[in-house]
Amino acid sequence: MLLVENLKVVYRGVILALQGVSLRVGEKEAVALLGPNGAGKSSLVRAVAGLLPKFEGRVLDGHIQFLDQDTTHAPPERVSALGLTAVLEGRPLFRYLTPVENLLAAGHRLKGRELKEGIEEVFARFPRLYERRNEQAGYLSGGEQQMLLLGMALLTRPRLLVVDEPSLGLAPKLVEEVMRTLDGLRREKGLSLLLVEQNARAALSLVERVYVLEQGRVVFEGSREEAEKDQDVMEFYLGKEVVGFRQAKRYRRRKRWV
Ligand SMILES: Nc1ncnc2c1ncn2[C@@H]1O[C@H](COP(=O)(O)OP(=O)(O)OP(=O)(O)O)[C@@H](O)[C@H]1O
Repeated sequence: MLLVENLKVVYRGVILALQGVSLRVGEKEAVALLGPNGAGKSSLVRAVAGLLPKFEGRVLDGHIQFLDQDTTHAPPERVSALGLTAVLEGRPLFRYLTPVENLLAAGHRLKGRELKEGIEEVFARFPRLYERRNEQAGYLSGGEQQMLLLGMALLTRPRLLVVDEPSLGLAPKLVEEVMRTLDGLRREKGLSLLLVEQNARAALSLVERVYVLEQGRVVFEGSREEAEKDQDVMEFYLGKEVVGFRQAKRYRRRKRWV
């Protein structure tokens, strides 16, 4: 469904954020992209969603294919019309508008009746949003804003949902709720999911395959089970073993992933 090959991304012509990344997401598959701050996760999201130019970035080399179409340099409207919806990091919604208005904006491609039913479905799925439907979205809690963003994404009728760090800044209980919601959505709707996360534990609870990105390169690729068995992934991303900072730095120097 989504195929990324040897992707190189550069910002302002000089900052190389991705240095030859390849990954794929299959039909109805859920895949996690993990990695620390600055690894290039958001750059990959922007690239597949056609949003790099908005961040002064561009694809320097490599290919992106979505549903057998070359979308390497496609504008966001075309990618979105094909069925790839990205929920960006930082909860980008219209803060001064209400949830209803945000949903109306997100569903602008739907016809009257379809839009009405779509919004009703979102409210049925997220009753808390319905209760707060006429308040300013900026005043919703982080978890409610995340639910609103997922509701907005649903109204674009996606086939692949790319979600960038939905757990960021949320309390553990809410993280669990967001992950459960994502899992439910993708199963019910038969969606594919690319879940970008720093919170590896949360992400691993709902995916079949895992990529780990570090400094713009894929340093691990495998099934969830393989990720759980991999000592490096477990230590650095799941914190299974308590590794002190000094120890971790020494270990990092010793062990360099390609
Ligand atoms: N708009 C931009 N202009 C210049 N450099 C950028 C821009 N966006 C990202 N970068 C740089 O590209 C590299 C990768 O950043 P990116 O945001 O993709 O990483 P990330 O893994 O998503 O990190 P985080 O988890 O902190 O969001 C970093 O060195 C970052 O400073």
